[in-house]
Amino acid sequence: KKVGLLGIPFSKGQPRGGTEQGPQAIREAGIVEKLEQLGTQVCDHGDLTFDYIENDTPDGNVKNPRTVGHANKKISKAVSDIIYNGQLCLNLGGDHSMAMGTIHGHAQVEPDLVVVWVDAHADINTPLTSPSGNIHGMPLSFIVKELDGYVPTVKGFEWVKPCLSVKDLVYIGLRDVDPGERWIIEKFGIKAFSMQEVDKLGIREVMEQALKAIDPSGTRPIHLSFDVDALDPTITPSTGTPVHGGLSFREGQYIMEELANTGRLNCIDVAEVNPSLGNKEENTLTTETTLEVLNKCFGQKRGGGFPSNYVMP
Ligand SMILES: N/C(=N\O)NCCC[NH3+]
Ligand SMILES: [Mn+2]
Ligand SMILES: [Mn+2]
Repeated sequence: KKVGLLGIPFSKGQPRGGTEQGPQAIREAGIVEKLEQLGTQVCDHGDLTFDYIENDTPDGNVKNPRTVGHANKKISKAVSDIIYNGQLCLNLGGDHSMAMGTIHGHAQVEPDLVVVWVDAHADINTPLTSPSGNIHGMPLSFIVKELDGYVPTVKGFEWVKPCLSVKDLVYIGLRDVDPGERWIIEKFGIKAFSMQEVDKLGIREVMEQALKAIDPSGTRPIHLSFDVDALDPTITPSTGTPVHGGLSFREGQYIMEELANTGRLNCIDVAEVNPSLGNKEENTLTTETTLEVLNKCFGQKRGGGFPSNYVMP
């Protein structure tokens, strides 16, 4: 399958500038060359451009509502077009508010999709439970059908159609969950493998149970939303909300290898890379780790491999 690469240089879902430089940092780390080396054809759709709405005052406590709402409407359309054209959509962010648009867009073409959310955070606060009002901590609450009655209308989000059921969502890597989010996870029985479960069960068992929980038939399209802060901050330091005790480099690679093995990965978000945080060395470490984990989604094997036309000398 061809990969459709989409840059989403966006940062208004959170207060720290810099995630708008994420796409460029991941490109400069060689994502296109790496994918082509793996025999994957890449169609680079370039970076989206966003309008910054004038005096975008908060709606309730929700910050930059119109700017984030408009951006995600544009993201949704762009992702729909890429998926519609049969490409595997690889979205380079940008803060995690982008996932409202990427999942919404993917679901317009593949309504039967399931979501694997790899993150230290649940990102399912509603505008009323969010302690910060930063939309990158709320994207899922706007698109989950069962939360429709808990999410007030927010300026700029009138276009959003809830398109995901709680039973089609699974979390891996949680370790910083707000009270409102925990209430939602328990009330709706959302499958969640926090770092406690990762330690208790081991990543192999977590992946087996996670995929079985959301897609027992093994037939549904998968949307991976990967927040790089799911990984331990010692290996991805340049990110806005680092939390100690994250996934190891090996666990991160294993998650992607298992998702690749399904053959049903249709859309991938890479969120919260912030090159403006940390020094040059930390920047390089963050993007190189991200690439090494990500390339396992596209068939890179830790056991090695050779091109189909390889001739033994
Ligand atoms: N990285 C973040 N989400 O994944 N930050 C916001 C979440 C705070 N509850
Ligand atoms: Mn996130
Ligand atoms: Mn996070």
